[in-house]
Amino acid sequence: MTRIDVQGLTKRYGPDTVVDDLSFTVEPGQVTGFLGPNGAGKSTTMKMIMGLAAPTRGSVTIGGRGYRDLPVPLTEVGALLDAGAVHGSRKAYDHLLSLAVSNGLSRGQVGEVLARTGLEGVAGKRVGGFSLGMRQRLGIAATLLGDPQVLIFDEPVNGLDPEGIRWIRDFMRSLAREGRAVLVSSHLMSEMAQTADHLVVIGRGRVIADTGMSEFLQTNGVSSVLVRTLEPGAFARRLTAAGATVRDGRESSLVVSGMTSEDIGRLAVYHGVALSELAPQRASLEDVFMELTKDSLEYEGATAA
Ligand SMILES: Nc1ncnc2c1ncn2[C@@H]1O[C@H](COP(=O)(O)OP(=O)(O)OP(=O)(O)O)[C@@H](O)[C@H]1O
Repeated sequence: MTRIDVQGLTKRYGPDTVVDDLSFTVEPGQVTGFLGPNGAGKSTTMKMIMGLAAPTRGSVTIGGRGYRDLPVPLTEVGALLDAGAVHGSRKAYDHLLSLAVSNGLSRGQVGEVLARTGLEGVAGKRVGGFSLGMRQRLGIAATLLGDPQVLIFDEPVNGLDPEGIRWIRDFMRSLAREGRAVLVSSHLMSEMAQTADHLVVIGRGRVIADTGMSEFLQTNGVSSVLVRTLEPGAFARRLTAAGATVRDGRESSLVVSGMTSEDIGRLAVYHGVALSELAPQRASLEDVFMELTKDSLEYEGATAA
């Protein structure tokens, strides 16, 4: 089982510290979402994992070794950092074949990855005529040529239509189910919520959160419960007495926090109060993400201004 281990990773460009003492691991058998606003340092981190940028300090290992020490890197780690980086005049099959040959991999792998990414029918077509979604599939096919245990994708769904997004999401999940370690970056929380098992959130090059996805949703997702009853005043007093915080919602509903919907339901039964509505209110994930990263966004805004 191969994992990525990032330890105290730091990258400076001149006076700017773009990645700042970053430590996290990417475990096998799951999709790790790497989330942060634009400019947070995601791409720079991924480049350092792939040996394309040198850390100022700290280290990255893949299965215990640095990228440059891997004997045949493509068989250990596949990365899609920029799907546009293919000659438009090349045919899909030829592009993959040249990658396979130059890395000492078998030709048979080309057919296999074309089939796996649903590109068999266009293998003989020039990449220049490919849609963005097909280019992404081709980029993913290339990452799989060496059948690596570790996969890295930088913003793979950017610009794709809903069908393309869904395909990529399902594909990432199937790679993780096979026991591979999958690291995928995004600046969209909603996207990660449907794809990732684990979440590493960064802002201004630093880790803001490093947590299981379900844990993250539990802590940050549900902020209150909407309750509707014919006796709001009386039930509000019961709720307050039981330790909840209650405020008036729209159309004489109650907005309750500090108590789960199950406990509110039980309290209503205990006191014989009829409820016509009992609905957990999920703060939008995008709101949670904005809240988490607002310091780095303010910084970004100030820079842009
Ligand atoms: N080669 C470089 N020289 C100088 N600054 C750089 C270089 N590469 C990146 N940066 C700066 O580092 C910061 C982080 O960039 P990076 O691309 O890693 O962020 P990101 O989180 O991937 O964001 P995005 O999604 O916008 O690409 C940005 O402010 C960027 O301008």
